[in-house]
Formats: sequence, C-alpha cells, structure tokens
Amino acid sequence: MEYAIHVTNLCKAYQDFALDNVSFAVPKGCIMGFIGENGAGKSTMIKAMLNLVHRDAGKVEILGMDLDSHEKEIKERIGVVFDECCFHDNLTPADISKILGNIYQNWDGKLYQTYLVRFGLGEKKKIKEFSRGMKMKLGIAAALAHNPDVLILDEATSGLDPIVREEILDIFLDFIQDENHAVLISSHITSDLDKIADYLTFIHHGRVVFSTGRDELMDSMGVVKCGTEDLAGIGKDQVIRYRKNQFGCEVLIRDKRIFAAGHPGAVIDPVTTESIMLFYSRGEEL
Ligand SMILES: Nc1ncnc2c1ncn2[C@@H]1O[C@H](COP(=O)(O)OP(=O)(O)OP(=O)(O)O)[C@@H](O)[C@H]1O
Repeated sequence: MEYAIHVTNLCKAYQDFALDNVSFAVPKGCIMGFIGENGAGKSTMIKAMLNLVHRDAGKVEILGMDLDSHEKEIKERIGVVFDECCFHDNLTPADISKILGNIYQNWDGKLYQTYLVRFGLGEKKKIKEFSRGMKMKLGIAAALAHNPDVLILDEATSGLDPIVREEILDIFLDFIQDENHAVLISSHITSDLDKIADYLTFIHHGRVVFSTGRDELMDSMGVVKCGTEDLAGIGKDQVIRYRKNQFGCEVLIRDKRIFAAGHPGAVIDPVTTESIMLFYSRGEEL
C-alpha cells in the first residue's frame, strides 16, 4: 500500500504533556479522521509533522519524502488549514492570491477565484470584516488553490454551518477521487467523519489508542446494554470498555459476531465514532 502520510514513533514533550511514540499512516486515495478529546495532542501532532514545532524523535514521510530532507518540496505539495485564520486582518482575498502566487509554483488564481465565488467570499473585502466561518472558507480555498496532493486540516470545519460543511466535505470527497491524493482531518464533529473518513486515528493523552479502517471498526464493534451483574459473563476479552448508567451499563464489544454466537438473541447496537470516543475516554476497563 502506498502511503501519502507515514508518521513513525513521533515524540514531543512539553512540560505537562507528551506525544508518546505516535505512529499512523494515511494511504493514498483516503481520508483519515484524527479524533481525540480536547488536549489529547492532535494539534501538537499536526504541528510536529509539519515541522512547525520541534520533534524530539520520530520520522515523518509525506508523499514518500522524508520531511527533514525534503521539507520545501513537501510544503509545495500539501495544503494546510488550521482552526485559526493565519492571514493578516488588513489583507483581502485578492491580496492573498498575489502573496501565495509568489510562494507556490502551482498557484492557480482562477481556481482560487472559483472557490471564492463558490464560498460567497468577496475578493476586495478585508479579512477583519469576515466572520469566523468566512475565514475558515478562505483558508480552505487558499489551501486547495495550489493544487496540493495532500490536505491537512486541523479543526478546519469547526466554524462552518451544516450546509457549508456538507459542501466542504463533498469537496474533500472529490479531492480524493484522484488516487494520489489524501486528506488528514482532525475534527470534533464526529458526524462529519462518519460521512467521509476511511480511516480513524484516535489519540488519547498523547498516545494512539487505535489507527484503523472506519468500516472495520463499525463492522466489528457493537454496544450491548446489560445489568452490572452481567458484565463478568460477557468475558474480559470481549469488553473494550463499559459505562455505568442509572439502568445498568453499556458495553463496547470488541467483536459483535463472536459476542452474538455466545449470546444468541442479544441486541447489539451499532457504534458511531462519537460513541467509540466516549467509551475510550469515559468508560472503564473490566
Ligand atoms: N507550546 C506549548 N507549550 C506547552 N504545552 C503545550 C504547548 N502547545 C500545546 N501544549 C499542551 O499540549 C497538550 C495537547 O494540546 P493540543 O493543542 O495538541 O491538543 P488537541 O488535541 O489539539 O486539543 P483541542 O481538541 O482542544 O484542540 C495540551 O496539554 C496543551 O496544553
């Protein structure tokens, strides 16, 4: 399998937080959703894999190139959007086109204008007059307009209304129709990831809990409701996490086929990205 992004054993320590040997890979033609609660380390991970913060250890390869030896080539071929607008308030979208046109060899002014029109962004309006959502859309238009092969987005859809978000998600889905393209997107809007992500990487307290195909997760895991006294009967190897509530508990099951074979007639509910996150973050191990 060819990877668009391949991160191996990345470590980064701050005084009160550390990314601990984070590894994951995004295959070409795929969208990877990066999930985890506030402070889990998603932004630090994204900054470290772009050399925006210093890495203590680990290897980052993007489009088959090592970040340390090919940073300039890599940056030419990736589009990055953060949750905060990185353009100066006094600039207009037209100014940004001039600036980025001088930076990126592949800058496509016409494509940029197409996105501005599509997103309803006036070319001459100053960024300080933009709403948060408009700034996010501008960042996405700018990231796409130099024809990148890889998009890296950190909470880039968080300020957008559901209609624009759906439009942006469609753009990402179109983008990966080219099998050489890939998207890494961190988001708290897990329903968006349920719509577009092929893979999910879940990071918790700076460590990767899982990094795997979304379908694989949805096909294997399930949720079972039972009494607390029934937990032991399910078997430790099948219980990933459980959460107590006023009626008993909910259990995240590792493999619903194995569980169903051992518990004929049991009701097994499907999982969502959000429910998996909640079990891992708030649930208990047996
Ligand atoms: N420059 C810094 N110096 C010290 N600690 C930092 C710095 N940047 C981030 N951290 C710490 O690293 C941890 C992870 O932060 P990070 O922003 O990567 O999390 P996140 O998963 O992106 O969170 P959120 O979903 O809230 O954006 C936090 O404890 C944060 O305080």
